[in-house]
Amino acid sequence: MGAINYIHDQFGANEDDILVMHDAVRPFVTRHIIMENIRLAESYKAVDTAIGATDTIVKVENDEVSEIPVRSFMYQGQTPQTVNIPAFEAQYEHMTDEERRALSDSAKVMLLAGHKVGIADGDESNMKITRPYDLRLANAIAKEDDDV
Ligand SMILES: C[C@](O)(CO)[C@H](O)COP(=O)(O)O
Repeated sequence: MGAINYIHDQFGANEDDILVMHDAVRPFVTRHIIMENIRLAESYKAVDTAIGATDTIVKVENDEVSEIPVRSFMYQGQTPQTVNIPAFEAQYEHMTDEERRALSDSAKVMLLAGHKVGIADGDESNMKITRPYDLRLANAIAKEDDDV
């Protein structure tokens, strides 16, 4: 919410204003992905970026597999995620601390509010650097880009 408060303080926010949020740990985002988010935000109050899952997603509860959803319905969420600012604020303000802690992305806030969430095609290269192996991969990609 820090970014939204900053926008209010510095510029004010109108009904139609959107916020395109990106993880700093995804350095290879493309212009195309950002533009798709903005384009879809004209039709949706929220946009998520995702790529189809290539691994099967396995849900685990209490150390046991509880569900193996059909893979063709499964996507991996990325950023940017884009929201209409007033709609996002309205839902976020109503959420409990526990609900907020359980969030792993911003698009979910809008789903909880009952908004349809548009989907922008992500890219494998828009990877999230989380683990040491990701950093090795990212360095290799960055080096390759430098060499081109
Ligand atoms: C929003 C996100 O990038 C979608 O993949 C991801 O969930 C952020 O996760 P984080 O590692 O908790 O920042």
